[in-house]
Amino acid sequence: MPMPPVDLSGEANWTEFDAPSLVGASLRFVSGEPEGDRYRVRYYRNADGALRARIWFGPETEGPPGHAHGGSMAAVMDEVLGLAAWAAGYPIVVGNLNVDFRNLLPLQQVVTVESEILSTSGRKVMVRGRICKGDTVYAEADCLCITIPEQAAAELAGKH
Ligand SMILES: CCCCC/C=C\C/C=C\C/C=C\C/C=C\CCCC(=O)SCCNC(=O)CCNC(=O)[C@H](O)C(C)(C)COP(=O)(O)OP(=O)(O)OC[C@H]1O[C@@H](n2cnc3c(N)ncnc32)[C@H](O)[C@@H]1OP(=O)(O)O
Repeated sequence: MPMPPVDLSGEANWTEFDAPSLVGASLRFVSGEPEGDRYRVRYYRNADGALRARIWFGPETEGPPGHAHGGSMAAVMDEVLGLAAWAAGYPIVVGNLNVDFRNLLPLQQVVTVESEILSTSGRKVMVRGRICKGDTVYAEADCLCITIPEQAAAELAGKH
């Protein structure tokens, strides 16, 4: 039996962000089952245009009993921070992802992923993010994204 619906609504000044229209429908590992028992995700931009996500970690993301697997948090960081770079106009893949796990994340609650573009230099785009709820930070990450040629990005996207 699937879990009941969860409230993924954003804050008042956020606008919903349509990830598939930007990057295609390939992001199924994290975003592919909006009514499933793994993750449920909704993307937004905040008032400054930065990417935000509301994410529910379902029972299938379990690692330590009752809590999210570290890899499930890393997968979320990979997708959201990579997508944050795309949303800021950079066609990238993730070259390096460094995650600090700060607190055990209880399953079946909605948390927020915040992101910001820290810097760009040549092909490198540095993105930082955190998974949090209220004052509690569950994980923080630094993500080095590397731009790829527009042509390569278009070809990859065309394969989906
Ligand atoms: C999910 C599919 C993604 C495909 C994207 C393509 C387009 C399709 C359309 C939509 C995309 C969809 C969604 C986007 C949103 C999120 C998706 C999640 C993100 C991912 O999940 S994506 C999968 C995981 N990702 C990989 O599977 C990458 C495999 N890998 C490579 O494809 C190469 O490895 C690459 C391209 C990274 C670099 O290769 P390269 O030959 O082009 O460039 P090079 O090595 O010369 O590096 C240039 C400068 O970056 C520095 N540099 C590079 N890597 C570094 C590292 N790790 N640490 C420190 N510095 C590094 C160098 O030191 C040099 O720096 P400097 O210029 O200063 O010397």
